[in-house]
Amino acid sequence: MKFGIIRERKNPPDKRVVLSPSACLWIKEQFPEVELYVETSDIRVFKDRDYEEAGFPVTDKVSHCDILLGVKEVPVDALVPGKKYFFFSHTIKKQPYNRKLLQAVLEKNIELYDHEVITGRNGQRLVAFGRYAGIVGAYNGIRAYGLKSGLYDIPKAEMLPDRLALIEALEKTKLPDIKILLTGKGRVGSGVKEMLDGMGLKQVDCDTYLTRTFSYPVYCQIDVLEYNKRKDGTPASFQDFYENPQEYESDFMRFSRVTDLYIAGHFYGQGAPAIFTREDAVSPDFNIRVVADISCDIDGPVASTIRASTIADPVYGYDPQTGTETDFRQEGAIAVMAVDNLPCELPKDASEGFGEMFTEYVMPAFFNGDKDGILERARMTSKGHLTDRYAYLQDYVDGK
Ligand SMILES: NC(=O)c1ccc[n+]([C@@H]2O[C@H](COP(=O)([O-])OP(=O)(O)OC[C@H]3O[C@@H](n4cnc5c(N)ncnc54)[C@H](O)[C@@H]3O)[C@@H](O)[C@H]2O)c1
Repeated sequence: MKFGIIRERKNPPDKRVVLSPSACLWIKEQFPEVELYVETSDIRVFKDRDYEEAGFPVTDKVSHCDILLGVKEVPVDALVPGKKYFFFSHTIKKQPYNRKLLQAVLEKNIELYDHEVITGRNGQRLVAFGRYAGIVGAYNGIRAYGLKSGLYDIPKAEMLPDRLALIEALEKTKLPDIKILLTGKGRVGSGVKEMLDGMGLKQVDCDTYLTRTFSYPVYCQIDVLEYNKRKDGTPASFQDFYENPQEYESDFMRFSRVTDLYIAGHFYGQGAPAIFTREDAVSPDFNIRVVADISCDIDGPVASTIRASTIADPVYGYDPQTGTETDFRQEGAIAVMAVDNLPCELPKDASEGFGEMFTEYVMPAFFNGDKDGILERARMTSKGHLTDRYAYLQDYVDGK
């Protein structure tokens, strides 16, 4: 079985890759029958020579391979007909900007496996960059707090080599006695927590966070049942929240009253209440002055996220009085960090972590007859058609 690691072709350039040289070595060790080829690239975080030195051929083309592995969307004219492809296609929510891509995948008789829908039997995603978004997002949030307050200035994450260097920079930062709130306990939330713990911040529980003052910085990590409550006052549960989100309202203002920096790392489900609205943000009870919105739903549950920001220019200002963008340094403005491709700032660690997950969870499926259905569930197209699981995308493909 021949696997090809393709060159990333999207702009702005993405340095990440599905398999690092060490992941390739690990695969070769476990599955000696695998042949791995690497398409030459001068933007990838691992250089061509890193793969060559590990014993993997680097070539101009990998179109002789059966299975092609990439990270971002492959431009239509670069898709090789008849192949099996793995990449993030960003089509499962019918994203209009990728309709042509899915149409081309079908026309070219490609079997598309989307990383986003590679799941275990329980529906849990098996390969994702979320942890790295959390790691970089936490760093960027604390950096944004320094820029907003004028108290310190630390380098951009992309200027530092890896996660440990980010933690080192944070450890050297003298944070004032602020309160940091984190929503979300999934992959992103755990990545953020890893950084806050790594820099030595003290975590406190909800009640302590809401009622006590401290002579050092603290953080509190909350989930849906803390920042939402049932409208009718009856007891809430996770299952009830996921099934009946319309029965809930936000209970976030009690946190916004005491929070200085808010890091959003939750998933936002359709129909759930806004966490804070534009009206909430003008309330005298709203004290947050820096928001690091890793979840980054535009015009979504975090009202100050009116657009995504970029790695080049990561922080903008939100004026709560007018609901419009402003200079983040302006008095009264909320500084917003809403970069939507955070893992790209840490391409080496993100690629190594992703490769480990891919090697552990996906590679065995090629050799065990896909006994756990991992490939089957992720296969979006076959023989020019959408598979049953993805048939809901037919109207999108048809341009309706
Ligand atoms: N900015 C970036 O670069 C970047 C990168 C990766 C992920 N993200 C975003 O971060 C968010 C969180 O991703 P994750 O991988 O941590 O997700 P996850 O599924 O691992 O965790 C989800 C968290 O949100 C909570 N949640 C609230 N409502 C939920 C609902 N209706 N369904 C499921 N969970 C719900 C869960 O309890 C959990 O704490 C997503 O919106 C994702 O798109 C952003």
